[in-house]
Amino acid sequence: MSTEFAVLADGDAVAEAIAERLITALTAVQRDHPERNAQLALTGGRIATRAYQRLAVDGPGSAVDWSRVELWWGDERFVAADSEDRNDRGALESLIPALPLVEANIHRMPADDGSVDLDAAAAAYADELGDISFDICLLGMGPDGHVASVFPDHPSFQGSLAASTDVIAVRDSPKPPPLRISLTHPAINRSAAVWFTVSGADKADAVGWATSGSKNVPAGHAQGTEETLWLLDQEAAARLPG
Ligand SMILES: O=C(O)[C@H](O)[C@@H](O)[C@H](O)[C@H](O)COP(=O)(O)O
Repeated sequence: MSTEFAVLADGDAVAEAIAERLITALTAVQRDHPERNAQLALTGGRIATRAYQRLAVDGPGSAVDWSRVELWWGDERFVAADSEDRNDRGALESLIPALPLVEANIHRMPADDGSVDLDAAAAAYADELGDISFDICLLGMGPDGHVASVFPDHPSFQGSLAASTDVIAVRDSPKPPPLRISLTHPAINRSAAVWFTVSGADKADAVGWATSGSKNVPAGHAQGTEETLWLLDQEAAARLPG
């Protein structure tokens, strides 16, 4: 397993690099595994949303066969399907109009439509995922070192690390809204590649904690089986060890 750092000038350059690397990596997965679909887990957050906008421009003319790419999400806020708060909103608004994705390959996490409770929603997503592992799992990171909806100093952290399931229900999230659904560390760490997508000076401490282990944060426990890549801007990379 390799850990790589790519330090870009600013957030726009990080977004551009994510889009460019996704096209290259998905093309390679499709070349190496023609027998199956490529599996991509997306994240919410500002930097990833900018990357999806870029992908909407660069993706259509690329070598990727988008009809054979499946989209998943690392976490979701348990709100109505059409809520502005949904993590999947940015990706869907950019990618659906631009790319010839197949609807059955877009695996949104369940929404709070009043008919299903949070635990059932998490269990349903775990069932949908089955034994799939992601070729690439994108992870944003909060200034506290949270990834997906696994937060430090919060029951979700121990719950995720020790989980025997791929998806957990998260209550009382320190970041609103309180109810969330999240991949667990076992599911994230089954990914061939985990890519952290991080920009801004407020993330510099957490990048340092996660990469050095100097503080126990959820991001520090996430890694790919083949590759862990940190895509950072200069501000976020300020406290990288070495
Ligand atoms: O569910 C959420 O509340 C957010 O989506 C959050 O987890 C986000 O992914 C990170 O905080 C990084 O976001 P930024 O890239 O916008 O800083």
